[in-house]
Amino acid sequence: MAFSSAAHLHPLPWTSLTKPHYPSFSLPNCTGSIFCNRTNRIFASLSSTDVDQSDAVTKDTSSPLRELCQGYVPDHVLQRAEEVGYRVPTNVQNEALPVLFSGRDCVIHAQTGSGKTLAYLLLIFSVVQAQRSAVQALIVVPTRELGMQVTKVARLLAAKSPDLEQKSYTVMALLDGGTLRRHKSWLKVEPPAIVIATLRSLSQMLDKHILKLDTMRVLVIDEVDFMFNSSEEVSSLKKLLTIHSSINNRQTIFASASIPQHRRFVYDCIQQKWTKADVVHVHVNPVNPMPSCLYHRFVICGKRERHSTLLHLLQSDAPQSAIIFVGEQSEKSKKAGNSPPTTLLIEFLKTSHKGCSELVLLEEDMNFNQRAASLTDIKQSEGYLLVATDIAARGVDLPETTHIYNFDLPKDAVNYLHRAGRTGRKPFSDSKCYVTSIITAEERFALQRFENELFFHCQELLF
Ligand SMILES: Nc1ncnc2c1ncn2[C@@H]1O[C@H](COP(=O)(O)OP(=O)(O)OP(=O)(O)O)[C@@H](O)[C@H]1O
Repeated sequence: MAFSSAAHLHPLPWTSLTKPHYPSFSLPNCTGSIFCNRTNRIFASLSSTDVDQSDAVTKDTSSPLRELCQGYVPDHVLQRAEEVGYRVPTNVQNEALPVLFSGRDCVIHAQTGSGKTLAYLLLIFSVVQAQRSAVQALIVVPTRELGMQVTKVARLLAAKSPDLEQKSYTVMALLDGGTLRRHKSWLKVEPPAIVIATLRSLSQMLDKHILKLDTMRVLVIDEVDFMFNSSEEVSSLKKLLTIHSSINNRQTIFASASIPQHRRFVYDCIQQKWTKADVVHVHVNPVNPMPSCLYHRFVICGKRERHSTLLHLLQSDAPQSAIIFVGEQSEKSKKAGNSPPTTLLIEFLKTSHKGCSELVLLEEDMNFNQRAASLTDIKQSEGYLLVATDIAARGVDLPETTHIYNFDLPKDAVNYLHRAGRTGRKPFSDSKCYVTSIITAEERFALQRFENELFFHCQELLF
């Protein structure tokens, strides 16, 4: 088994316990024996009564994903999944779905772009009833962008086939920047079956008693480590997990590609009663936390040469679609009235770069409409160069991206992993994707530390 190598670097935002305790092979209150398999899964063994096999009688083997879900997920949802192109389960879906269908709480911990979203959505479709007008599943996401993406996939799967009489699943996106007035009346008149929400919008609805969670059967917290690390969100998150709903009435799923000190996190989940005691940690490919199709490179240059180095890289790589990550502007620079580094870079590329890809900007300081417009531009373009801050580092799924450039080095290994994970997002493709960091000689040490923590090798490019 491999455990988080970044353990010493990260505080434990999810716990207020002062005495660390690391359970080895027995978790307190767990039922059954604990064992690990090749995916480094830690779980209490399932007894035959844990999994309801009564429904799984007819097997249509037309696709392996259907075979895995047959008897749990309604046929028309599986049909939609196949139409969208989901026919073969990814590793994480293979590992997590049997656990999820057994009713266990679960921490899904797997590489970026490995298909965690589809895994928890299929569970939700196996549980919620379309004809019931009540909130039965809640997915909490950190950003509007990720929320829009999850909503899109949920609605694709929920879409009613024209020859089916039955009511379709209703999916509500309750996201920051949306018009909450319309949502209020929707929630009052006919509550949707599935709600996808950012914590701030969700808290508003809960505090005003417009949204009630007493009928909720599945609670998903996506990008869980990010949520617990956000000082603005953590108290609302803990309130949601402990006060607004009871663990006994819901199945709780946490998902992320990075869960620092994951064993401690699982322990705290049980101690704090965020999950039931037999929660399962599905950890796929722990020794290779980034997709293996990623090829990591770095270029050393002086601080003032970064623009010309990036230009050189863009000319030699000629990427059709790439993301260029730029660090956030410091408060000091903002106060001095300087232009943000993202804007300066876009201006530079507009005048110097001769490629035909569309130049697009995505950063926190843009309003929600501008952010949505940027993502629409990307999706409609033949190729793009997205200049972005770390707002684009989590959850954004742009499968056409083949190159990532770290114009500024990310602040830690977890951020490197999520930035790098914006490429290599075609689960069954062999194509190589590139992550290139432009660094100064002094930053080589920091990059080396990321390599050690994330078990990858970065090759130097010499111009
Ligand atoms: N079974 C499947 N077959 C084909 N494509 C899939 C399958 N499952 C997921 N995908 C595709 O893989 C891509 C990544 O999936 P997803 O966004 O769920 O990854 P993730 O694990 O949540 O990544 P991240 O941690 O970066 O958010 C998406 O474009 C999705 O459509």
